[in-house]
Amino acid sequence: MSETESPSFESSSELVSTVVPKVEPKVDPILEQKLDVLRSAIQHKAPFCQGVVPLAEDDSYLFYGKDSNARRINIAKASVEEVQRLAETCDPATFGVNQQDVYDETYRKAGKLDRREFALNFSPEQSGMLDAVRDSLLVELHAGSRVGTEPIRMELYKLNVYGKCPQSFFKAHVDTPRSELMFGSLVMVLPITHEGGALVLRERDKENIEEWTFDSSALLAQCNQPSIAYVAFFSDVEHEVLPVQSGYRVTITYNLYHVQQKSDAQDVVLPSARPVPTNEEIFRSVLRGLLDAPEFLPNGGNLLFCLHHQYPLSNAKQPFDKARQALIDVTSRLKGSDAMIFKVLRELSLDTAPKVVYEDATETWHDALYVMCDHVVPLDNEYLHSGSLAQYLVSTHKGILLNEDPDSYISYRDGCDPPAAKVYWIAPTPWRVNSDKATFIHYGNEAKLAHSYWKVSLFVRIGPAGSRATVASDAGATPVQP
Ligand SMILES: O=C(O)CCC(=O)C(=O)O
Ligand SMILES: [Fe+2]
Repeated sequence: MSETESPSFESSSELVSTVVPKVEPKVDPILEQKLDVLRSAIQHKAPFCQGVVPLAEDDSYLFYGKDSNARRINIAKASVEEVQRLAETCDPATFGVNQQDVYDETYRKAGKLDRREFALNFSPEQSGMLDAVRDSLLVELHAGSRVGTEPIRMELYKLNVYGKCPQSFFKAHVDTPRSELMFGSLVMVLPITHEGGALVLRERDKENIEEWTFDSSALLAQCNQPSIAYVAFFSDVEHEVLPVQSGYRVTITYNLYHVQQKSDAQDVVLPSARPVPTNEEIFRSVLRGLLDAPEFLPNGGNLLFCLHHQYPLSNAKQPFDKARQALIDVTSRLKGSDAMIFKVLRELSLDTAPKVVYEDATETWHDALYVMCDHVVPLDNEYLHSGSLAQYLVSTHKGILLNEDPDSYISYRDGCDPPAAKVYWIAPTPWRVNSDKATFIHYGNEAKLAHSYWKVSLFVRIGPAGSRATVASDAGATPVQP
């Protein structure tokens, strides 16, 4: 999200009394070099897929209307007047900001119909589009065959019309997660002539921005028969619709969900269809090489993999064990390279547990603190009563202080001995951690925030040289305490 707002936050200034000397973590350059090799052995796939599907004559009828007099358009041959009438039937599209649906023409200008107001004959399931999306976004190649992930389902969301007059667009946002199972969005662009209106997807970290473009007007112009252009993407990825320059860009959008199922179908190996490149072999061999080397963490240690994607989790206050289970369940829905890392860690019998890491950068007299929890803690400012976020997480949510000398901070304040762990980060830090400033407020396509995207990490325990395994093979992800 490029224009994320921050909630106001007041630091607890009455506690600023003494400057506590910061203990510089000792950096071992040789170990860092080895960890860099492991870091660069993780390759991320683009977070989207796109394509074009020809439209059969019988599938090309769009019905729409707000009363019993629905209209019918053959979208393969629609006249400008017909599309204009469709545009005029639409309501202005709103979007969500700070938990409210707002209409703001500087942020989003488009028309919309809700799903009870339209129907298209074309079926993404029957055309094979949904399978193609699933294979591209969720299936990882493993030793020449596909490893099937859970099935997915789609839910019809909206029809949108982006026109030239007035010029339509939708600025950078992420799609509001509607449940913990939602992972993506599917946009179908109907075969109606338009220019502009490309969808730009963006991933950013502290230093870099990576960008991809889905240009529906160019894709449709190349087709020699009426077709639907589609794009599907992980909905936590920032995206934006550029202004339409001419014609009408008419879209139908769907939300994509995992289907929860408890069966052995999860790891079924399906016949190879379309190889999806992944660097699983490289990652496995680099990690194995490190584990085999006696000089790598000779006494064992902890790695913390900050995952690349974000995952929707409930904002509701719930008992610890339920919140913990919700986080553990995320490991069966990991996307792309995140799924690959988890799989390899388990194969190598390394005790691996999902965690959420919080950054507390609110103290002006101390560097940012990182606290690791084994469940999501909704940050609703309750923690302000505890003095600081870090203190709240440690004292109320069994948080573990990362890479800090316990003598230097919380114990100094509380006279207690906070649980602490040393970890080696396998990711750029600190942008893939959660903070009170970034987590909740965002521009989404809908206001409801029963769920938010959370940055999840994998805490991995490595045994000493010669006996690296920290869990019996196949025991899977068990919660660990450092
Ligand atoms: O039309 C598109 O390509 C994307 C639309 C979108 O981002 C949304 O409706 O949330
Ligand atoms: Fe969107």
